[in-house]
Amino acid sequence: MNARTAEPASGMATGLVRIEQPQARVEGVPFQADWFDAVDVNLSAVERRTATLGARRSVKKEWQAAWLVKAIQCIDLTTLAGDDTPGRVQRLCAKARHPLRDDLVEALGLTGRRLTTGAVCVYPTMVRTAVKALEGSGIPVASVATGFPAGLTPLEQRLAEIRYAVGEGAEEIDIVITRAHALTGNWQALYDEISLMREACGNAHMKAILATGELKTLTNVYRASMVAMMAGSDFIKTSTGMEGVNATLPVSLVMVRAIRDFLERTGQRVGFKPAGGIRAAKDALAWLILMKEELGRDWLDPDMFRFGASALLSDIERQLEHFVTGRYSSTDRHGMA
Ligand SMILES: O=C[C@H](O)COP(=O)(O)O
Repeated sequence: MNARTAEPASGMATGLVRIEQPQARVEGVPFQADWFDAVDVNLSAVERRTATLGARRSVKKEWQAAWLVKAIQCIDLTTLAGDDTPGRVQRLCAKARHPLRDDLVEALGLTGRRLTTGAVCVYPTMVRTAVKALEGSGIPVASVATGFPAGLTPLEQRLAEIRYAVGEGAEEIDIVITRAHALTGNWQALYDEISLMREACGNAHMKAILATGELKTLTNVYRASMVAMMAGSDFIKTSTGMEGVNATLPVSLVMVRAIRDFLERTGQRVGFKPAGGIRAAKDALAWLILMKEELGRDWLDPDMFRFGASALLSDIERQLEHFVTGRYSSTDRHGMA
């Protein structure tokens, strides 16, 4: 198997190609309410479209293994817990550098290839530890900021938190939006706030977490997506992992359609990060299929697509072990941190 292209060992093309050029920053555009005002998302049409994704188009055997390797490369391996310690973050970073056991790497024909997760995602005070633990690996550290997960601290403090995380070495910042702006239809305020956050990020790439589980309607999800992109978000992200409902396929479909619309209007390519509750390898496959069908193969690359997940890698490793050996091991053999 070729880890760069995610082709099976046979060399048959899967259509999963890694882009070599780093993704250019999203510039954003001035606020324009008429780009989303008239949009009204049809819930049942969205549900019909997403219902087929996991079932109808499942990928099998070596193709599945290749897609799962691709999924690993797109994981923001995450720990966001009150009891995080430097030791836990260091262990997570070791896993990010070396996500699969050596015997599996060898059996998959990946020996000597670079295989890491897309990033490691932590709280701001853990950034320095993660940066040190990942030194020389080329794996970026992503930090949540802006009063994650609720985002209800004063704006100046939220902006200062971004600057702190960037100063500690974070190359990616996952901000949370003020849900109240979306819930009250104050889209201009949302745009202004995200623009300030984008500015505070400096050269760090910014992912805007919409906390879709708290936005009430898919129409709000579409509008918030569009506003976040107008304000210069490099990625839009579904959830913090702490809402009652986190990443779902219907919400993701609405967000990727917004990304498509924004691309058509501006020529700017925005990445997508579903996050929260994605724990099973088969779910990862459904999301990869969604990306390929809706946005094309350019969005099957860590520059344009990430899973925000703390436990997904364990199940992927377990499924790859099954692919290689024909047996399932217990989940505790694939610990994270
Ligand atoms: O951004 C990432 C999420 O917080 C991870 O959520 P999870 O622990 O449900 O995978």
